[in-house]
Amino acid sequence: MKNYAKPGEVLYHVGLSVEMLQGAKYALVPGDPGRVEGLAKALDKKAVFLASHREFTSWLARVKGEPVLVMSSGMGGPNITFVVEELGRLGVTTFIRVGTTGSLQEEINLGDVVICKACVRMDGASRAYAPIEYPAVADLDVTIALRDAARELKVPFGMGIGVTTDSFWPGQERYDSLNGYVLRRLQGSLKEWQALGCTNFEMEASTLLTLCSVHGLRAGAICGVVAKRTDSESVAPPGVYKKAEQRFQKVAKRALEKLIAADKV
Ligand SMILES: O=P(O)(O)O[C@H]1O[C@H](CO)[C@@H](O)[C@H]1O
Ligand SMILES: O=c1cc[nH]c(=O)[nH]1
Repeated sequence: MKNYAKPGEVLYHVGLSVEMLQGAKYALVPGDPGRVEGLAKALDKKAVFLASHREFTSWLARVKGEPVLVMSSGMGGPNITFVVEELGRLGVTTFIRVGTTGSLQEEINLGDVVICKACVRMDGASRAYAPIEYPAVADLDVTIALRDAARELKVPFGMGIGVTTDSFWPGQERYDSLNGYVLRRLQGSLKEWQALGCTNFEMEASTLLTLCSVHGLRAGAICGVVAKRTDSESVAPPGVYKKAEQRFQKVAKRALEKLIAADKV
């Protein structure tokens, strides 16, 4: 028996109630609160602001008449556990992470998007929910909807196994940190993930995918490439993000339309 929120109950961290969600079962979850409004309005010009608590900024949009919540997760695994726990209690059943990422393979370029069909669990938060042997795997229907949307829209995309880390610097083998040091056990890790065919580094997807599987919810992830790790450690200038953002916004919207249409059958 799931611990759903009671009528009128405003959940402590996200500051939302069942009534405010108007029955929304789908949520788009970017990391950055500053990206929520633009994403919501790209789905629906009439999207409305709902709440802003801590790192969780929420807007409600409509896609094909269906309410869709757009809410930021903040950065990192611990933050996104609040999203799944509290939105799950409010009745959300499908989560799509939309964010930024660093690509690991030569053929995935700046401004492209990457769809994660699974992730390596280098995060810590998901270990509170499932042993490390348990896979962080995306929902098949959500992933196929994202892939088909990218194909239809002719958006260049990579698809594969992402690597989710708790640290942007040593966890992703970056040396441009405060002390420039990467622990010995992480030195060479970038090359190893590349050799294993992994597609990208980011910081929330494995936690989202693991928790959603554990709770019987659906999840997927699509990210725009803002760093190309075969070339450089650096994050590209803002123009690259803008291109990637336009792409992941339209792919996410088309994927939602597909899921909503399929769920109505
Ligand atoms: O753009 P967002 O969604 O925040 O995602 C990525 O960007 C942040 C690091 O710059 C991390 O949260 C990482 O996962
Ligand atoms: O390289 C990158 C770029 C964005 N987000 C990450 O976590 N890593």
